[in-house]
Amino acid sequence: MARPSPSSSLPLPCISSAEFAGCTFDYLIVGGGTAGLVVAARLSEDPAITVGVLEAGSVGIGEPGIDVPGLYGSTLGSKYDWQFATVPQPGLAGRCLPWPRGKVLGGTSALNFMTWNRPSRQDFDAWERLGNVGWGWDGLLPFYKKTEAFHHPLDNQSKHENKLLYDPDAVGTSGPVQICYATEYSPSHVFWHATLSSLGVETNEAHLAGSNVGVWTNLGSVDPDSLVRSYSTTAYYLPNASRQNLVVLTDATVNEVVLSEHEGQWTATGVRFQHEGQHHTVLANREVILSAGTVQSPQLLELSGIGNADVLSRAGVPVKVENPNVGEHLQDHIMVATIFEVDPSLANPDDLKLDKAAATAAQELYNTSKSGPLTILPNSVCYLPVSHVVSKETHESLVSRLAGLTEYAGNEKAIRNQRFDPSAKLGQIEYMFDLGNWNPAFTPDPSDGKKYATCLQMLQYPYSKGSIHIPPKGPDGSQTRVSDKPLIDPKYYYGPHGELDLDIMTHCAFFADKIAKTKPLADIVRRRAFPPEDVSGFEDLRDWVVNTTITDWHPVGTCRMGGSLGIRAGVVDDRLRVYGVRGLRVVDASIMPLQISGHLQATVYAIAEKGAEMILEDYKRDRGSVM
Ligand SMILES: Cc1cc2nc3c(=O)[nH]c(=O)nc-3n(C[C@H](O)[C@H](O)[C@H](O)COP(=O)(O)OP(=O)(O)OC[C@H]3O[C@@H](n4cnc5c(N)ncnc54)[C@H](O)[C@@H]3O)c2cc1C
Repeated sequence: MARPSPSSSLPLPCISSAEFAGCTFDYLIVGGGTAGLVVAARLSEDPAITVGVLEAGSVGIGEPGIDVPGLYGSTLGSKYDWQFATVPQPGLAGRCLPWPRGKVLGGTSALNFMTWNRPSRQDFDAWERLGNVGWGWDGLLPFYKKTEAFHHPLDNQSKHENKLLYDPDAVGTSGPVQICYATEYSPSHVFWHATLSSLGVETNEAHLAGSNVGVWTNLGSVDPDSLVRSYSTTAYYLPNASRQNLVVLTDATVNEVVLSEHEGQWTATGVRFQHEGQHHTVLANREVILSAGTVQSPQLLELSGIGNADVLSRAGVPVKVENPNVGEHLQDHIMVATIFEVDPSLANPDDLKLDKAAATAAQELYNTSKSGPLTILPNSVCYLPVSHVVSKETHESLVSRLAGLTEYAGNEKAIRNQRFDPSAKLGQIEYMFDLGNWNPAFTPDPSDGKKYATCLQMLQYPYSKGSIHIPPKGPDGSQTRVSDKPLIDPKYYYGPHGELDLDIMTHCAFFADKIAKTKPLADIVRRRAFPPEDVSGFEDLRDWVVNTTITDWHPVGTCRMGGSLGIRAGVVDDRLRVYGVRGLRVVDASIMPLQISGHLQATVYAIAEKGAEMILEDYKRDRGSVM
């Protein structure tokens, strides 16, 4: 494939959309996000393989809101965010939640909060028990290691004070994503381990090695030398941007996958896309790979005629491959943020939002010495079984309600029940503590001099499941298009499964209070500010949880692997091939069959590394059989 030479000033090659469409690639990747750029980089390691990537967003290289760790969150709602929202959620008193997703080269890895962690062994062994061969912990561990370059902390004093502990055998040291312990910590972190220890929670010295249960200090996807975010663009794309066989086109939105039919068999042969108002079709010799994420991979399948026949016919899309699982099985992490008033003398990240001079000084410090508040991420974490957090009677009553839920198919019910067994020792709930107010529903008076801290609480294995589907066609009768935002309905706290989630979250909120009121953390906490102290009974707290729960931005499952039930339970097989279509895979967060306990990005990178390896295995096998 002849390719125009890269421009000297831009990290992306100057290729026009017409030139891109004029190429026939071996592999076409839709979405240059977290997973998409991993697959692109790995496939193009072989110079004989040509790879094209279409990304709807622009390039954000050098953007401070992306690069500077302490500015996490500042790009939400910006041009780098798709700015999705859920449909009204009856379980949340009718509220619609904002659902940010990265619309930029690097996708959501450019927007996320850089937390880098892994779930427990049992989470992946559950995927394998569902019949997804090779997706157990032992199958994924090599890919976690392959993706990361872990940097050992050098400062012995910080290692000791901040408990920078890890199992050296569990981490990767030569992968593309740079991960490290922070050099500076929030003033509250020094109290974290001792406080949890007072509550009977042990420090987990090997939290990346197969169990995340316990208290530990978190890592970040940050380059320790430059102290800038390490994400899929800088880790996987930029080092390989000069490859002649890898072409990325940004600001290019894919409308649908082109499918052709021969004797009843559908094959993906390319995609239709738009760029600067021009419409094009580009062909793929071997495969189209959807890496558009949990919201948009199912959207593109549906727009291409793969999905639930009722959804497609309401949207005016002709049905090609019927599969009612497309867009279903949506599982998200939800979170509540309890706010405490704290000692105002402590350096607080809210200072940078309220005080322009403080923000300028912090920026100056970061620019000149890569130090100060803009290097700090929230790193005080703890994962616990619900049995550690609630009374024995409450636990028993939750377990008996769980036993009454019948919706799950195959092994899924047994797996979900076992997660609640105290002997399973799983991180069903995550707590995170940091200074600053994280609750969008809490709006204190900025002039009263009071300062706040947040105890976040995140449900790791939600029982409720929702869906993401394309909307029906418009009033003018025209077919639904890619620009029509998908209907995101996570069904938070809805129905018997959702109500169980709500009660778990409410019971667990009492423990957030306990954490903040236990010494030594209690020494910096003055009172609970939100919910106010007089919200003390279960029913009142439950109402507060309904009215303040937000997403933790971790949706999965909408193109999940079907395991031993195949198309009856999922969208892709365990080699990530879309059921019923040749030459089409999905590689991103949407393929996870069951939600995991942990933040998602490290796992998405590992999935993409594993997906790329499988694609290359198939490529080599086919070439071998031809030769
Ligand atoms: C605010 C926020 C904070 C988070 N914080 C953390 C954290 O601290 N730690 C952690 O582990 N995880 C975190 N996550 C989650 C994690 O970042 C995501 O789960 C992960 O990045 C998803 O990767 P993906 O490859 O599935 O999708 P994405 O990275 O979103 O990639 C999808 C790509 O496809 C592109 N695309 C979509 N549709 C089209 C189309 N039609 N045509 C062309 N391109 C298209 C998108 O623009 C995007 O670039 C956070 C998420 C959010 C939103």
